[in-house]
Amino acid sequence: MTTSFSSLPIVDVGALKASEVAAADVNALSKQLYDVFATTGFAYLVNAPLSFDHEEIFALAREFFTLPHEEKMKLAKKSFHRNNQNTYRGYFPTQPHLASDNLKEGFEIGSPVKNPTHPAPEAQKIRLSEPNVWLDKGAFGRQERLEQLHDELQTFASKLLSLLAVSLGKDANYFTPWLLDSLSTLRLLHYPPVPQNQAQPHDVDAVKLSCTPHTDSGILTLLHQDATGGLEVLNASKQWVPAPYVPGSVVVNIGDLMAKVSGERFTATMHRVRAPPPKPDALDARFGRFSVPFFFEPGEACVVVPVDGDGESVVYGEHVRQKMATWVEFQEDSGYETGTTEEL
Ligand SMILES: O=C(O)CCC(=O)C(=O)O
Ligand SMILES: [Fe+2]
Repeated sequence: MTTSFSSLPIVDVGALKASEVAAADVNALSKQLYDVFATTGFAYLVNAPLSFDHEEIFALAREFFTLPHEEKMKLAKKSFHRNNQNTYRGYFPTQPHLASDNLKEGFEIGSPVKNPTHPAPEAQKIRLSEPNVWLDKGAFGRQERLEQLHDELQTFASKLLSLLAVSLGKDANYFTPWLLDSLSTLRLLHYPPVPQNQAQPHDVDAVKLSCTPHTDSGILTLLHQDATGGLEVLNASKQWVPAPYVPGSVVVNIGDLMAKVSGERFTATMHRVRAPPPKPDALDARFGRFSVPFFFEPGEACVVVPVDGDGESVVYGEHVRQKMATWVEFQEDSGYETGTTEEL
C-alpha cells in the first residue's frame, strides 16, 4: 500500500557495480528496496552501474529530437505514416488535436538482439517483437550508443529484479526465465513547452500536464529525467508529491505487473508530468522537457504467476496489449492520415 510520503527516498546501489555482489550487500539492498517498493513505490537510485552520464543521455535525446520532422517521420510507426511497416518500435510525433494534456513525441527502441526464440504472431496489428528502425548513419549516427544504453539498463534492471526476488523470499534467479525475449523498451521522450497562449488557463487551479496520471505496466521503470522538473507522484493522501531532478540519479518505480506478482506487497504508484514552462518558440525542439524512461519487461509469451502461487496468472503480451488501449500514441485516430482501424 502506498503511504502518505512527502518526498522520495534515495537508495545507493553502488554495491551493484561489483562483478560478484557481496552477500551482505544483497541482503541490505533487498531489504531497502522492499521497504521502498512497499511504501512509496518510487525512489532515486544513486551510483547506478552504468557507463553513461546524464549529459550523454540527454545529448542523445536532444540530437534525435532536433532532427528535421521529415527525418523523424521516416521512423514513424504505421499508425502515423501509412507506408511504414513498423507498428510498435520507432517514432511517434505529438498529437495536439487529441492530447493537449499529453503532448509528447517519442522514439522507442527494443532489445537489439535479433531473431527472438518465439517469433511474434504475424496476424497481430501491433507486433511487439518487431525489430528496431534506424536512419542511415549519416543522418543519425547514434544507433550503437542507444543499443548499448538499452543493454546496460537491461543488465542493471535484471540485478534489481534479482534483489526483489530475494526480498520476496525467493532464489536470486527466480525471475530469470521471464527475461527470455524480453520486450524492454528504451524510450526517448520530448515534451515541448506549452504555447504561450495556452499557458495561463482561466482556472488558476488547473494544472497543465504533458503526461496524464498513470501507472507503468511492466516490471519496473528506470527513468532519466532532465533538470526541467514536473514529475509528480501520488501519495496515499491523494497529494501530488514533486519528484524533482536529483543530480546523477535514476528514478525507479514499480509497474503493474510486479505489483500483481508480489501479491500487492509492492505498489505501482500513480504519477504524472506537469507541462514545461512556456518558451518563446514552443515548437522549437531544443526547448521543453527531455526524459528517458526504460520500461523493464518480460517476453511476450511469458506466463507471469504471482509469487504466492494463488492469484491469476497473466501472459505478458496480453497484459501489455490491454494496457496499450489507454496510451495516447495508440489511440485509433492518431491525427495523421493512415486509414487503419483494426483491433490492437
Ligand atoms: O517523463 C517522465 O518523467 C515520466 C514519463 C513516464 O512516466 C512514462 O513515460 O511512463
Ligand atoms: Fe510512467
